[in-house]
Amino acid sequence: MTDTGRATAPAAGTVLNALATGVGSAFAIDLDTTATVTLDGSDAVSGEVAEAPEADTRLVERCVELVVERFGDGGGGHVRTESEVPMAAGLKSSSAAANATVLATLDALGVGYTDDEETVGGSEGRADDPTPTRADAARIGVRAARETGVTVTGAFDDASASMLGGLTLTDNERDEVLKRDVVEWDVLVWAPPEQAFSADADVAACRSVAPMADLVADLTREGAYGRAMTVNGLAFCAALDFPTDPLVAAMPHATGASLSGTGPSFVAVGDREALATVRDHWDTYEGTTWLTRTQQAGARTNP
Ligand SMILES: Nc1ncnc2c1ncn2[C@@H]1O[C@H](COP(=O)(O)OP(=O)(O)O)[C@@H](O)[C@H]1O
Ligand SMILES: O=C(O)C1=C[C@@H](OP(=O)(O)O)[C@@H](O)[C@H](O)C1
Repeated sequence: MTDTGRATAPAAGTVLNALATGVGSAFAIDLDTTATVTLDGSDAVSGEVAEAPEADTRLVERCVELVVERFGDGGGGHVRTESEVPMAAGLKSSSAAANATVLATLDALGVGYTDDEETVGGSEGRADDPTPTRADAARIGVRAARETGVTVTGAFDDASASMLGGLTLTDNERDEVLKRDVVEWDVLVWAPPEQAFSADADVAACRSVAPMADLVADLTREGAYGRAMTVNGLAFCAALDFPTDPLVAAMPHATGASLSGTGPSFVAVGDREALATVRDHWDTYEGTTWLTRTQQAGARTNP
């Protein structure tokens, strides 16, 4: 007998990169990854990325294993992802894929999840937990990311933004949500044609800009998200050797602009007309630019 489940999770952009201090902040954007999980009782889990047959599927396979070990009978199956999110571009393809896979596996097992607001604390739960919260489900994906080496801090900032929607500020050492907010923004994205895997990032250089990361965290707590993003962008472009020209071009127009994650993508937020002006400049660079919106619903199972 086989059981199939499907779920979708959004990508995200960065307010604060967590590689400096372990505290990070991100916001969900309207760009999706969908996972289809089929459980067939076999011995192993296999994986497939629709757009990239050569891609590393260990993250999503481990997500299926962890969910089946905790909520099912430990059997295997197959996971296939279909994604609009460019991989290793700084737009949280890994968090979107992990979240979609965890929820799709729960769906295949017939286990639901609760939307309980959970802002402080939490754990990956116990074997006898009947129903996980969405934050718990995100923590399972974070655990899989740590175990398969695709992350530095676990990236609970990105995982929680993608899972819960809106903006989150998190402590990635404790996998705790410190703040959540609804942010209704237009978002401009520039994705250059390169990749930058987070696991390869220069962590020592990121730690050097910790005083600026503390300032960005303070601004985020106060709700000054635009300025927080721009300070983050300046600090991490300097640390990771990305150009600051996209930020300088955005600053007169956008509410905020930053390198997203460990790059190479940039994101700017603000008024749609102002972002169109920024887009004219970013369009002169190689790669793809597009206008999108923040996303509030987060990850969800598909009927
Ligand atoms: N659609 C997908 N399906 C399966 N795994 C994915 C998918 N997208 C990303 N990943 C995993 O995430 C890794 C990239 O993660 P990372 O370097 O953190 O980039 P990003 O900033 O896009 O999350 C890939 O090597 C792969 O293991
Ligand atoms: O691996 C990690 O711990 C992180 C990777 C970065 O994101 P990307 O994966 O988008 O580069 C960063 O923004 C995040 O705060 C933490």
